[in-house]
Amino acid sequence: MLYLRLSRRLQPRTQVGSVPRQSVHKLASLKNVRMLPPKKVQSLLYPFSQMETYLDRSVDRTQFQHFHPSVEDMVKAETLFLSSPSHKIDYYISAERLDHVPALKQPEVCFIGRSNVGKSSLIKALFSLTPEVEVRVSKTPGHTKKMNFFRVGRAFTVVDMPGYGHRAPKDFVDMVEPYLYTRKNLVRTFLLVDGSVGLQQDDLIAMEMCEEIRRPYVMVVTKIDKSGYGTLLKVLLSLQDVVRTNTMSCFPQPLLVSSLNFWGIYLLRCFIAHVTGSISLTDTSLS
Ligand SMILES: Nc1nc2c(ncn2[C@@H]2O[C@H](COP(=O)(O)OP(=O)(O)OP(=O)(O)O)[C@@H](O)[C@H]2O)c(=O)[nH]1
Ligand SMILES: [Mg+2]
Repeated sequence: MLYLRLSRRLQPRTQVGSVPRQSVHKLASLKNVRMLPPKKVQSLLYPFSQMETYLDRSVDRTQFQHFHPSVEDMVKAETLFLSSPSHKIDYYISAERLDHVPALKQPEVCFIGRSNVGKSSLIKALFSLTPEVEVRVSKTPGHTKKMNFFRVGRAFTVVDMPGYGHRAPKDFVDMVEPYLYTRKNLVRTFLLVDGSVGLQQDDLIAMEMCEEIRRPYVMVVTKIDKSGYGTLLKVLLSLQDVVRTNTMSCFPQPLLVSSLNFWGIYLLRCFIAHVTGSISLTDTSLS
């Protein structure tokens, strides 16, 4: 039983994080984050660290920390998400079919997940240093209806996908599956799961599909600001179990994020910069 692995010290109602809304934009940049008290910096940069103390000693922490870059590496990665005349970040194209999208040389990463899980919001948070890049989010599930491509200079491309499940566009299967199977420059798929509800049947089907495709993918737990530590740890541990027992192509460490208050955004930027070969990490043992 998963509960048994949680420490008695766990306070189920403790919120993972609350940052006043008006100060959120300031958190887009590590420059401002580094001014905050060290404990806060630690949890913004490495969200798992704040939950670690609530885990029973018997739980192996290393599986949650495979990718644990230095702050300097995160600073390096951040510069890629800043638009400049020589490194332009912009919306490129929307497409309903893969054959409508030009082949691109630069590596690509894409974001998939159930409708409303927070795909577009996460991309918006990643690009928050370049607010002129418009990424549309909505409370209504099924909002993103096409594959939306964003170019990050000549470094890489980010693709926001329509969601599956409730109110998903009818042709999700015709649109997204062929992309995942055949897109040559796709280096990583990020499969998002809502941290406040955990893995759903549709997510398990999506994981099965990713396994069948046999391309590397990474689980991302979204909206971690919405639940207490108890719910979140339960979600995280059961996700870990599925990843460990049922997957071959999935990265063993789920990444935790909140697009609302920026938890984990810097780590994800660094992960993307790393997997697209856009930066070299100082610690090369990280993979
Ligand atoms: N509390 C909280 N809400 C979030 C977060 N991320 C997204 N949301 C909210 O979730 C809703 C859906 O967000 P979207 O980013 O549009 O979701 P999506 O996965 O792109 O949805 P589709 O395009 O319909 O597939 C919006 O109301 C967002 O404000 C988060 O980190 N925390
Ligand atoms: Mg969307």
